[in-house]
Amino acid sequence: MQIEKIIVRRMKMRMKTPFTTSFGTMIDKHFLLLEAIDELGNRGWGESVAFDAPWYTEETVDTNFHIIKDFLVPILFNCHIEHPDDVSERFSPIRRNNMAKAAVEGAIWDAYAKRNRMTLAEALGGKRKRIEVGISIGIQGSLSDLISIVQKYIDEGYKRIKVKIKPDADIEVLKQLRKAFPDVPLMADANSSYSLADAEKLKQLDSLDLLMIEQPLAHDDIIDHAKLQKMIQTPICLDESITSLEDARKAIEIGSAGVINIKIGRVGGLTEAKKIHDICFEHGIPVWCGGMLEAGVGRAHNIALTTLPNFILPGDTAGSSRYWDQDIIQPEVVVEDGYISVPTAFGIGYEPNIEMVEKFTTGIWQFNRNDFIS
Ligand SMILES: O=C(O)CCC(=O)C1=CC=C[C@@H](O)[C@@H]1C(=O)O
Ligand SMILES: [Mg+2]
Repeated sequence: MQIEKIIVRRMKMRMKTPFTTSFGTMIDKHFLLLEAIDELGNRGWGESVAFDAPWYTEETVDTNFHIIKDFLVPILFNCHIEHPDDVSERFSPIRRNNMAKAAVEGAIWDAYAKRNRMTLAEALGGKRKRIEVGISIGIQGSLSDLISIVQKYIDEGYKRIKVKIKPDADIEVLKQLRKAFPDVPLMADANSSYSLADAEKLKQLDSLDLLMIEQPLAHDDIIDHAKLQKMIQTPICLDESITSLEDARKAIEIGSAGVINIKIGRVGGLTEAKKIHDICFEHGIPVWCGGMLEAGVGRAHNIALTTLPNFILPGDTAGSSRYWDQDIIQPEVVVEDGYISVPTAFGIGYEPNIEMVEKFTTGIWQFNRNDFIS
């Protein structure tokens, strides 16, 4: 398989409701949308999940653009690909920049699956026909707003509720939520806002029957998480700390996590995501698929990944209508009774809605192999 052309679009989409975390509020989602076209004309789509500011990881939309244009595209045009697994190998001389790599690799996985007339889920080895999903709720203005929004999503069928916590809004909020929803599978994401000095406070979570606490400690830590996991019963789920198979191996070895959240962009692509899935499976660590407020293309990749067997816990892959008035794919992603049906069309299984893609495009760049071969 030879990639002949890459099209990169810079996109801006207004979120239906702003998403607030301890870092700030996102009103518009900025991202890159990629198309990779092979020598037979198969078109694969990928989405970069980096945000416009480096608060979740060090990458941004603009650093992704720089890395893709100046490093990844030239590498790609100068190599032959037998299988998408080759891509991460070719990109390995470039340190980190995982979201940039994942966006390109994702487009190639889609083109590869289409070329071989299979779904992306099949290409990855996934078997599930539908995936169970939960929802991640941003920080709300008041407890009553939070309770009513949780109720709304439970009514829509979501199987698991994730809320954000931070040091000045945590135990009491969760206690009230637990009181309002005694039986709901509930978890909290701290996005690294605590340190080991908060262990006594975090122990209080144990009485709330949470599914897990996500990334309580530093974004690049596994040592303190292992210490904390010995002090609390609530399973720790690592998100930011796991950027590669090696990170997962070490975290499992020292007992830093009972659960791992796999985000394709954070770990550098579907090939690495699958490897992390596999090592977790071998060690009895359940995984789930995290979200980055993706538009339809990124969401489709998450759905395909979630068909693998160790995605036991509901992920953050909600329906398109939770984020957008209109998504960039057709049909849109729909959640029914807490499940998304895995699409059966080849590749990512959803068609880009070109009218919407064009509507949200703020810049477009085209790279042709002929201009790059050395
Ligand atoms: O895509 C979704 O719906 C999940 C969004 C979500 O919870 C997150 C996205 C990005 C950064 C964080 O705020 C958070 C997370 O850490 O998982
Ligand atoms: Mg998280």
